Amino acid sequence: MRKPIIAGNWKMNKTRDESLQFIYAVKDRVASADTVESVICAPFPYLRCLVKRQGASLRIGAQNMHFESEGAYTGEIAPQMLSSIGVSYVVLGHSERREMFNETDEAINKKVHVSFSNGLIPIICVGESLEDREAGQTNQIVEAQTVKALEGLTKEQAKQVVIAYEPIWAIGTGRTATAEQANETIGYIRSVIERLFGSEVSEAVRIQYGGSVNPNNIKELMAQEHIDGALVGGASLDPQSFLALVNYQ
Ligand SMILES: O=C[C@H](O)COP(=O)(O)O
Repeated sequence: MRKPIIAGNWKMNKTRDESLQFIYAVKDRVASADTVESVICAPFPYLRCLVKRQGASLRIGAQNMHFESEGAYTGEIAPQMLSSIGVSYVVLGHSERREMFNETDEAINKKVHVSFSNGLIPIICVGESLEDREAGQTNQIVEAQTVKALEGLTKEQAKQVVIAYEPIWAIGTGRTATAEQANETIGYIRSVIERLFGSEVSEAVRIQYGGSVNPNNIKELMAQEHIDGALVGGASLDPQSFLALVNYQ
């Protein structure tokens, strides 16, 4: 039985005061960590103050990092900087980073490896564009992204990875993939992982859906066989909405 993981991705939103108001509003009201993992992926400047106030059942994630441990990379954040302040998760390969910051599959794979050497759990995003979907290329795109992201991992590492299937056309558009569409593609990603690492890993790995998830559609999505959680942008910004998502059961 895979434990659901619901993660909010704040993207480039909120002031420090707003992030503190949020954490005080939710930290003691999120679902028990025994039943659901609740995660907030916040902008870098707020990570430490959120970790200090995360409480028993909430965990904090970053939205990106560099793959090198240190060096002359002006403006970048190293993996051990995140682990040294108590961050638990890191979102890697979000489509916004792939599109706007030229993030490649190779760089994402390096980041996945250094996540593990630094005690961070990667949330790896994959997903197709509308053009890809209309051309019938969805499976090929998510397969190529998944294969490259997981290249070189041990079975033990692969089991711990979280994958977020986010069709680009459903992000921030209000146009959610239907629960069946999401389940079908996530089932396909699981079959790719089975081919790569065997059924013990594919049955253990958690795969989220992301793209216009909100308190009204979370239940239907989570009822699908292969959907183990959600990566939520817009609807994770409001404390009440985030609480409704993590307490969907
Ligand atoms: O990382 C989250 C996704 O990009 C989904 O964003 P959204 O929930 O605002 O559509």
